[in-house]
Amino acid sequence: MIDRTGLILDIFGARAATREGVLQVELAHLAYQKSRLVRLWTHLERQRGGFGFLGGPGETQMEADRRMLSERMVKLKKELDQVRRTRGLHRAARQRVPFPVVAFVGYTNAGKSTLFNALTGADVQAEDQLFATLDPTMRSVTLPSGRRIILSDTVGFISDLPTELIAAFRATLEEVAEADVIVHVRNVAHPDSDAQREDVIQVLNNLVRDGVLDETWPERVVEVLNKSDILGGVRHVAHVGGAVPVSALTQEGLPDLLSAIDAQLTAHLPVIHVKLSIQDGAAMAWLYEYGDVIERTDEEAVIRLTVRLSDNDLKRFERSFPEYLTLIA
Ligand SMILES: Nc1nc2c(ncn2[C@@H]2O[C@H](COP(=O)(O)OP(=O)(O)OP(=O)(O)O)[C@@H](O)[C@H]2O)c(=O)[nH]1
Ligand SMILES: [Mg+2]
Repeated sequence: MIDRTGLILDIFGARAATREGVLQVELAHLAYQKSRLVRLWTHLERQRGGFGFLGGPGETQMEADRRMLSERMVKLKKELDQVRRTRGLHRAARQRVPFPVVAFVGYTNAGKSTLFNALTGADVQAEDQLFATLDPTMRSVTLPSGRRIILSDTVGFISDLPTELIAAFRATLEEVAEADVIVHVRNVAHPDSDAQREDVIQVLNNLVRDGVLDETWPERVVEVLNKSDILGGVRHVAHVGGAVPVSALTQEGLPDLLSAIDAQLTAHLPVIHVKLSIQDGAAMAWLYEYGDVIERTDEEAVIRLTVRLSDNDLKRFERSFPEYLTLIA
């Protein structure tokens, strides 16, 4: 007898591409077997009309089976810890390079990997199969503003993810939690598109509940309506609230998507007000070079600038020009 969880685990097992993915799937498999073992033995006991396990003939065999599974799980967890530590080091190294991370999320088969490939020129496995991607994959991309970002492709979500599998998604979820922008890729041509959207939002909200994801995540989302080509092109796709219709296949709408990511990234950067005198050429030149000057007012001997800066550039400005008291808007 094979149920939904078992089936999904089998698909996962066949797809896992990295050491971590393989270990996670095997661990989930063992946890699943262990839970079924108890049910199986309980069932046999009932059939025999026995009362519980105590003293029953199945007791030793079941306990032996469970112990074997537990020992294997302990070994796997150790190995997984080791792999994760290494990955943590990689991530720490990446964080020293101050590129914002943009993570793709979305229902399985929505076209995340296809879109990722179209934007990065990479060759991530994209297939018309569920769970084609089981591990996050990263690439650097330059946005229209010249800002560089790291794009992260992830495994797709599905409805009612079995609890055994939540842990198997940990790697992907951690990437999403740390992302500066979350790009929610939707298959706008799917008949259940709206329900799929709700499912993805539900999964993310569960992460908030579990303390993995910050509750402000909706402020960091760019919604993408992929597969617009099936509906006749982006012009034919109704979109509200800043959602960006695209086709990863024909590449229509991709420049708009990059601009939307750009805008989302800068939307949360600090905005400062600086008051300069006309002699302060160096400070002014610096702000024009490293920041986005949003507004400027010239009075007689005073220039007021409203500037958007990255956190790092703001610190650099304050270090280089400590005499200017800046007001953060
Ligand atoms: N018509 C059309 N098909 C697309 C488009 N984008 C992706 N597809 C197809 O949709 C299928 C799934 O694409 P993937 O990129 O593997 O989907 P995914 O979201 O990465 O799936 P998982 O990794 O399983 O979560 C493939 O057959 C793609 O060719 C698109 O814009 N238009
Ligand atoms: Mg994929």
